[in-house]
Amino acid sequence: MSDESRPTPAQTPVAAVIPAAGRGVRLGPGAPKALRALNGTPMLIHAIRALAASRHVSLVVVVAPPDGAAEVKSLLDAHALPDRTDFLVVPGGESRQESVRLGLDALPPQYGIVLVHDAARPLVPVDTVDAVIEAVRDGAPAVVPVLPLADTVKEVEPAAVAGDPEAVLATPERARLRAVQTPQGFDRETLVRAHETVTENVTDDASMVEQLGPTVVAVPGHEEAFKVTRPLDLVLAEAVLARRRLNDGF
Ligand SMILES: Nc1ccn([C@@H]2O[C@H](COP(=O)(O)OP(=O)(O)OP(=O)(O)O)[C@@H](O)[C@H]2O)c(=O)n1
Ligand SMILES: C[C@](O)(CO)[C@H](O)COP(=O)(O)O
Repeated sequence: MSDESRPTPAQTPVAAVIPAAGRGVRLGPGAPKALRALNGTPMLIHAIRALAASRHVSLVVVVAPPDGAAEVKSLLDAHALPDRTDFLVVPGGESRQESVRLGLDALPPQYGIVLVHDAARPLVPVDTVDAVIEAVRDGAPAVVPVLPLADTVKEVEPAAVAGDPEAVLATPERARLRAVQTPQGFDRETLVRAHETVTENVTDDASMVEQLGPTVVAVPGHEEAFKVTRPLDLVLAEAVLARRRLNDGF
């Protein structure tokens, strides 16, 4: 592409990839986590609406459970979603990393900025989504929303058997630690290169970029962008939705 025809950062189209192919083992038995209901609506639909609430996001690629793409397509058809957003559904893989890569493979060429957002973080506020996009548009190759930690953290020698006592090795300085959330935002070329280069299994995309070298930028995250991981998180998510409904006055 010549420099004249290349879009400026403010014009670069933004796509979101939503990995939703996990089982949700820590949540307990049942349907794949992303398809479980929060106040009657699948978690995945909440997550899609949260990303599509940003006027900058024009495509959402949903990475469905490997044998669940048809079910996810039906869900999308059955729920109201913004008209200005396009949707694609692709089957996912064995790990989160593989699922994200399969989502990236499906992206049309014009999308120069990519957000990766866990379906398991269904309640992220639109201001957090937009803050991540803005930081990428300002030139950061990779951006993560983060929160300071509420607890003091200990480094331990992991026990051979879960639940056994463990020796404490160190207490990292809490002021320098952050808990990382999604959506994580990327210059597309940087993210694709990270997925092509890093072969070890990691839990988030930004850590792959860290391994390549470019500086990852952290912006303030939000308490409501928490990940639904364990059963108590479902209770919290439904309480947040109930409070939002009260605040919205219906
Ligand atoms: N093979 C996988 C594994 C995870 N994910 C997605 O990655 C996000 C974050 O993963 P996590 O919360 O750890 O979900 P699960 O892997 O489903 O949870 P668990 O480890 O409890 O099974 C979720 O939206 C999940 O659907 C995915 O798309 N493909
Ligand atoms: C990407 C992520 O949401 C960052 O917090 C998270 O690492 C993915 O899930 P996991 O629970 O760590 O497997």
